Amino acid sequence: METISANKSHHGTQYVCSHPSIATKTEMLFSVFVPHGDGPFPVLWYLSGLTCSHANVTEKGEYRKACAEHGIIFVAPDTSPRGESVANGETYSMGQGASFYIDATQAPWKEHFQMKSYVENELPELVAREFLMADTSRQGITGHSMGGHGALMIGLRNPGKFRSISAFAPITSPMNCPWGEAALSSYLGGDQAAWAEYDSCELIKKGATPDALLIDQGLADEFLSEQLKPNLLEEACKDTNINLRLRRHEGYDHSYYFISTFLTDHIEWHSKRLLAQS
Ligand SMILES: N[C@@H](CCC(=O)N[C@@H](CSC=O)C(=O)NCC(=O)O)C(=O)O
Repeated sequence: METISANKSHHGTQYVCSHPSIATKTEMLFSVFVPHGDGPFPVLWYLSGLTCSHANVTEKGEYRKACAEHGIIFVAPDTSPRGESVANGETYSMGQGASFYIDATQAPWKEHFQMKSYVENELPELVAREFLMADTSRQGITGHSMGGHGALMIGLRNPGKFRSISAFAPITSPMNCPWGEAALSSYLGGDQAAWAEYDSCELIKKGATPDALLIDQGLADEFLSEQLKPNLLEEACKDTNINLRLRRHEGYDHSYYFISTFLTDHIEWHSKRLLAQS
């Protein structure tokens, strides 16, 4: 691993790092905020949305003060493999910057687009090795939009790894929205059973039972009714008695102005669960 930058901020250090990934077979960038002190500190993962890299939340998320106060390490991976030799799509919702956190099975994507494995296994193992104050036995996961889908999906699939799950304006059911349908059919082919393994509502219907979920959604979000559909998650959780706290906020859109307003609430929510004695 190479440290690209390290900046002292809010009684911690904000790092940007790079490493050669085995899963994606590319060089991958990620950012990590580490509170000062010996730890051990639990880890909160933040998965970003379409068109983003690690940089969007790092520069606009305003999470460092709360993470330093609560003693939480905050890691933001990139949203896909990148590079000239990596397949790409023709729109911003396919290809580089738009992995949907899937392990692709179809050409030309499967060579590098193995982001589920990268986020579930490879990057947590690297963080545990390189940041000795990180306690990866206590991890939470959150994210925005496509990254909100990623956080819900990876969190629901891995209850033993992620103790707490939240999201901002997530794509709740990629099988039932234009962005998701295009991505799932390209990355996984036509088999709807394979799609369902990456659909949070389907995972809940099939028996995933998180202790609780926290979702924030702006009501002035331009993607709300066509792509995000929080009502689908609401119905799935109601049918299965999952404790969903879905907060709808008048006037907030899809931007980082919205995310940065409520990210401190999410850090507090995760901190209660990650710092609790188990
Ligand atoms: N108008 C944007 C469209 C892409 C966009 O809105 N991306 C969102 C995530 S959408 C769902 O995954 C985002 O977070 N953008 C980055 C930001 O810093 O706001 C475009 O054309 O780029």
